[in-house]
Amino acid sequence: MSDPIPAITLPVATVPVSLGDRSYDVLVGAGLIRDAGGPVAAIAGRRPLIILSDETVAPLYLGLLTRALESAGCRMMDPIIVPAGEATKSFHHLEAVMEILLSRGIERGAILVALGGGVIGDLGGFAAAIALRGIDFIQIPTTLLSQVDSSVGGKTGINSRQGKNLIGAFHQPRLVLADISALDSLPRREVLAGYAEVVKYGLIDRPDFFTWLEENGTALVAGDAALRVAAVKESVAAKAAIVAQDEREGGVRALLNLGHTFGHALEAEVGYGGELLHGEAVGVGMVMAFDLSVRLGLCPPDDLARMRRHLAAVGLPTGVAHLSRGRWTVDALMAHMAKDKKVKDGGITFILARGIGQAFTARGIDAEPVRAVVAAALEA
Ligand SMILES: NC(=O)c1ccc[n+]([C@@H]2O[C@H](COP(=O)([O-])OP(=O)(O)OC[C@H]3O[C@@H](n4cnc5c(N)ncnc54)[C@H](O)[C@@H]3O)[C@@H](O)[C@H]2O)c1
Ligand SMILES: O=C(O)C(=O)C[C@@H](O)[C@H](O)[C@H](O)COP(=O)(O)O
Ligand SMILES: [Zn+2]
Repeated sequence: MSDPIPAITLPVATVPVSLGDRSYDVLVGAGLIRDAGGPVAAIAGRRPLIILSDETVAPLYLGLLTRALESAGCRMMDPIIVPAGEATKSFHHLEAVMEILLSRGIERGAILVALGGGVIGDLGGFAAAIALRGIDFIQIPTTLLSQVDSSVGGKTGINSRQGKNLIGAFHQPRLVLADISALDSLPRREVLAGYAEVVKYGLIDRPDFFTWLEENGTALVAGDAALRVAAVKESVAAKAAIVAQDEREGGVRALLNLGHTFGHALEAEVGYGGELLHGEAVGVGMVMAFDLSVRLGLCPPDDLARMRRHLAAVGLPTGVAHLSRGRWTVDALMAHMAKDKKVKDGGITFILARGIGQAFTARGIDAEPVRAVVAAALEA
């Protein structure tokens, strides 16, 4: 079978994540899985590598990556392959991965290589965080979402019946290789879901980037490689700048949760079976956060209209009426939001906006406008 990596030549960008002795580089470019040997071997040397991947990604890229690493002299253990999809971020699959790692007698020098989307990065990163109380891991993200967001910053974890990502650890990777060539095999719906997290950076604090996305988003989603490199690079730089200030979300990092207080509640309500992808939920959640900001008199209605227009223009949902079909209640979604990790002294923390590129954190918001926003999203 021929390799699915086309021969495009684009410069590789390096974005540093500056965290003292936990600093690492994110390399962004085309063909980085094929060329992974050098950068991975520079970290691993002769330490054993175990690739974790899923049943969709492994047939596409596991052979290519394994050959690249073996050619560079890396010591490869047998890979671990788990089912694809959000439901794999569970205790059940974490246990399975841990038992395989331990049954193989791994030592603390072993390095886990997460090859896949955010599910594999979050699950693999968490397994690495707790195996023998912590082994190194490397992220090789293969979805747009994981390249622009989940592979960077060290949030790892699994879901609980009580909600998204409620069990986890901060554990930074040693290296991230974002190969935009891998996005060529990604279904359009998954590209769009990742694009929502790209838009997030513009909405948080990069208004010029948002304007750039308005001009280039459609071509980027359609597959333009140079635009994808530019957007991944800018997104990673935006995230790295925030994470470097606040690794463990004591303050400014909460801005990266724009759209997530609402979005995670929607995901928990619909379940983790793929009806609503994380990025789709975040897109709807960002509309809800801007809607709330407008209702509170904090944000010009034109900015809400503009961001909603852009999400819709690329093809993202901006409400959940098509999923809810009258089944979901405002009370149920409010109950999910009450379990958000940003709850403090029983009060929900919201990420609101004074406009595009002007997000901020707010507490003590009355329930009534929040309920009105949720009710509106269930009808939109
Ligand atoms: N840790 C963080 O900071 C962070 C940030 C954002 C999101 N997340 C988490 O990330 C998860 C979502 O990640 P995701 O959107 O990457 O989902 P995912 O990992 O489920 O990948 C989406 C689908 O695409 C398939 N796939 C992956 N790469 C492919 C490729 N190159 N070609 C074809 N198919 C491919 C996967 O098998 C899967 O079916 C959520 O659990 C979310 O909570 C974490
Ligand atoms: O890195 C962060 O910080 C983020 O909030 C990025 C989010 O896109 C991501 O979905 C994250 O997993 C959400 O974090 P959580 O703490 O709300 O689970
Ligand atoms: Zn997210």
